Amino acid sequence: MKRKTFELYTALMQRIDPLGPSLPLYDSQASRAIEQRAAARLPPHTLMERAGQAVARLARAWQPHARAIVVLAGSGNNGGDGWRAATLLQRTLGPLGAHVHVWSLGAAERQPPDARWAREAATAAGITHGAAPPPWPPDLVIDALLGLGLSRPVEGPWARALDWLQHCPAPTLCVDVPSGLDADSGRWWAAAPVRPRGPRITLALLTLKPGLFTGAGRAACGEALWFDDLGVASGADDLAPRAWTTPSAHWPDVAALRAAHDSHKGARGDVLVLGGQPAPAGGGVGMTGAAILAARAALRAGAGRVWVALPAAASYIPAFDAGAPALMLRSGDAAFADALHTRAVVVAGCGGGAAMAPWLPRLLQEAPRLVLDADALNALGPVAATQASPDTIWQTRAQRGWTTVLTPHPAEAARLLGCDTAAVQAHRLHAAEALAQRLQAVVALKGSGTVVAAPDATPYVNTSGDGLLATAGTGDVLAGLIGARLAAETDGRTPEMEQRMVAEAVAAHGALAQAWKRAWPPAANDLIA
Ligand SMILES: NC(=O)C1=CN([C@@H]2O[C@H](COP(=O)(O)OP(=O)(O)OC[C@H]3O[C@@H](n4cnc5c(N)ncnc54)[C@H](O)[C@@H]3O)[C@@H](O)[C@H]2O)[C@@H](O)CC1
Ligand SMILES: Nc1ncnc2c1ncn2[C@@H]1O[C@H](COP(=O)(O)OP(=O)(O)O)[C@@H](O)[C@H]1O
Repeated sequence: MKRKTFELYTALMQRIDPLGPSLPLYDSQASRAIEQRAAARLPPHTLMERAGQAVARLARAWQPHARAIVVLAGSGNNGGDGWRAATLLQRTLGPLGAHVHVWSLGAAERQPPDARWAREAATAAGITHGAAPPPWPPDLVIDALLGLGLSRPVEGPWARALDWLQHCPAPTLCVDVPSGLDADSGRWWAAAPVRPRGPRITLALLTLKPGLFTGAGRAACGEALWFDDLGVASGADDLAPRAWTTPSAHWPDVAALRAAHDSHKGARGDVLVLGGQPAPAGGGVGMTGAAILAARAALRAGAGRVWVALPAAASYIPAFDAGAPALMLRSGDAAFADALHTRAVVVAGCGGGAAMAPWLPRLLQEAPRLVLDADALNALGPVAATQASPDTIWQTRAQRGWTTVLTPHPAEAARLLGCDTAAVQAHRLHAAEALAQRLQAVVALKGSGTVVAAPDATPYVNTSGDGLLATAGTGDVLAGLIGARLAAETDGRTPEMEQRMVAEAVAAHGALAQAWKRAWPPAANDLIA
């Protein structure tokens, strides 16, 4: 298709840019409220007509040569969108020899009014339909089985339809939400993730939902997520978004650092990384590299001075890091003796192993700006068990206006919450919020669509990054970036600013993966080389 025609077809919609500006995300409850308010002021069926048009336009823009089209339509309004798109596609492509078949599931008599209207119009227009796929192989599939309305496991004929989708090699356009995915949480209700063999894109309608961005959402949506607000600017509504996507990664700002002619290294912020157990001969498990990665990342992101304090005797401290000689290496005892932890942003835990536990009480009581990662998180449980009132320390830190950031991956979050990893992944937004509230801290729950939560605040969901980050050490890099981001801000801080700074660092971390252009995947250190 010519570029101009593509642009014409997609003019009213937006391709979501993972590095783009912050956007509001609405859960299914708010989406329904927005829909009802809009429907009340528009002529009947307007939203479904617009939805059908949007789907048909994107289908033609994306697969202009498709002539054998199957629409899987469920019994709700998601199916209604599919029926409407089928009619519009048959109308425009029929004269060109195209054939559109609707594979319809669910009882027609239980359809909501809009969907019934769309189905009746389709059957009146002579669209072929049935409770099975057509005998011919499609060259385009439109998935309009289940959208917002899914809130229970997918079984029976619905599960069989998803299984068919799974094995279908044709390009698939998912309407609003990939069928089987929970729009609010990004978990699958289908028995297994639907990972089709063919290319796949998703067109969100009316609102962007959080489940499209976190957990299984990113992978489920396929190679591109499009959005059509159906002419209803949901942002103008007074309904609170469930979350925001992360702000674009405008940090680190090299131009601003250049322009600061009156700056000096002390003004750029200090970071102290505590972690990195030495090799077994030194009494550790050999994870010095993790602390080095965090420290190099902090340096790379513009921190003025970065120290690495290792839990080892002085004789086991390397003289310097040949890859980043600007790092200052010392023992943990030396760092504490200098009271460095009270002045610098402390990034604790990366590769710290069991050595973190003895340091942790002191850090919690004395370090005003603290990022807890990996083994520092693992040590929290045992340390809390020794305290008479474990929650007091978090409240005290918050009352003093001190900064606490936690960066758990889902298994670490599960340990802290006393549940299993699957439970965290099934409710990522809730899990991050629960931890943030309990520990009065900013929490970055890592994984696809990292959630950045803070007490009594709307969370961010990160849109940048991809599967290239699924390699050891990238979490250490993130911890270092967060440390540098916090250290760069020397003026007054509010809890909102802190949450936003962590979100910016998370977005910048993901952007590193997206900027990777070589044929071979990066190791964690390559991302900050
Ligand atoms: N609210 C909005 O944002 C708008 C909604 N529209 C479309 O309408 C959709 C929402 O419509 P609905 O609320 O009717 O919801 P859905 O069409 O997603 O699903 C509801 C239907 O599916 C059935 N169902 C749910 N879970 C099932 C399961 N596990 N197995 C079998 N059947 C199951 C329900 O019993 C019901 O019949 C959106 O996703 C979108 O496609 C658009 O038309 C316009 C605006
Ligand atoms: N599939 C993925 N998509 C996006 N980000 C990912 C993915 N896998 C991992 N990441 C990111 O990579 C980092 C991994 O951190 P972590 O699990 O702590 O690893 P490590 O401890 O080895 O450094 C996190 O920032 C996480 O969000």
